[in-house]
Amino acid sequence: MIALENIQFHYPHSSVGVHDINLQVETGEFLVVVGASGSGKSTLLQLIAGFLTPLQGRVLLDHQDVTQLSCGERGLGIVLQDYVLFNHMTVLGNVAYPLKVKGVRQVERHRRARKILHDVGLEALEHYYPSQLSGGQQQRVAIARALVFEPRALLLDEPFSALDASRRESMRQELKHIQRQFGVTTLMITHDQEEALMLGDHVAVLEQGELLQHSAPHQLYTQPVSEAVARFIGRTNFIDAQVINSQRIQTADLGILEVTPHAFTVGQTVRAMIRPEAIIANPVSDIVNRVPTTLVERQFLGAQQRHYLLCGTTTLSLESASTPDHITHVALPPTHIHLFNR
Ligand SMILES: Nc1ncnc2c1ncn2[C@@H]1O[C@H](COP(=O)(O)OP(=O)(O)OP(=O)(O)O)[C@@H](O)[C@H]1O
Repeated sequence: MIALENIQFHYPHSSVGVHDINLQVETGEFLVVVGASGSGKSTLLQLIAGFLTPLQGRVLLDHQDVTQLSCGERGLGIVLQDYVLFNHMTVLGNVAYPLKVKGVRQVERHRRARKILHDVGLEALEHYYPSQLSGGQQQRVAIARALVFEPRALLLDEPFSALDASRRESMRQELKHIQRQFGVTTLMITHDQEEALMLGDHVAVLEQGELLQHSAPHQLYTQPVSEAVARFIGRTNFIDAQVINSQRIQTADLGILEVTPHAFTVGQTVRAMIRPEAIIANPVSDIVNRVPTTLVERQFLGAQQRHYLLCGTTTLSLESASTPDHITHVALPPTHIHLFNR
């Protein structure tokens, strides 16, 4: 288990860092921390790894306070962006290296390295050198090396950034499989929200050093707690509106919309959000929140089509698997409309 308690850190002569972070990764859980470039992801990872020390707060591993321990004393497996394999060592030598540092005898360290290479499907490559491996294979070696000494937790810093798109996709699946197989508590950082949703049991969204939301992927997508999270995770339509009462809002171009009961005050200006796939094309005539529209553009996305629709001066994007020739009306189901402060 990894626990961060009230972690505060900023770089010298700067206010930039991470602010009052409280976060827990349960034993065996896969947590992905996602955020834009400069949001503080690497800083957070380095605080957990022990490369940086927080100015306030505590880092706990399995309930032990490790805040003042060095990286080597924390017993963590770490995989960085550029893997840093030793080019003069074979795959077996690379994977066995952490055990050598710990003083494990050669016969035993090779036995354990071979076991882990077998577990990650690399046993046939043990005599290869890193330069003879593909990017994906090198990444698997780096993961095997991080796991060989049975770390208390695994930390991964953008591990797929050096891979091309197709290899990244297969490595994601492979990492998820390895993580489940070993049951190792894992924290990974990435700027890629699709990767975060796909891999994480939970996902934490970081912005300007602050934790905006920490939820299961589905909840993050369907119930973002703020406009910032909704903008960062997935595609979204935003519509400005004014609250009429606890179940209705007034919009400029879509008229009055029914919404689920909320606690905003009457007259308050809010921002309504609805995901593109939640909007219904050509709904039956007696449905709530039915609005006339004009189709202005259609984009082919493979399994889905994206339609750009004009309602007055408001453009909505609608995604669906079907491709109607004409879209004359859309419906915005109240349960899919979320309201945020403006
Ligand atoms: N050594 C440093 N000294 C001063 N400021 C730093 C230092 N390292 C990072 N920063 C600043 O801290 C902020 C957070 O950086 P960090 O590297 O943690 O972000 P990130 O989310 O990992 O970004 P990226 O995805 O681009 O790697 C940035 O504004 C960065 O410029």
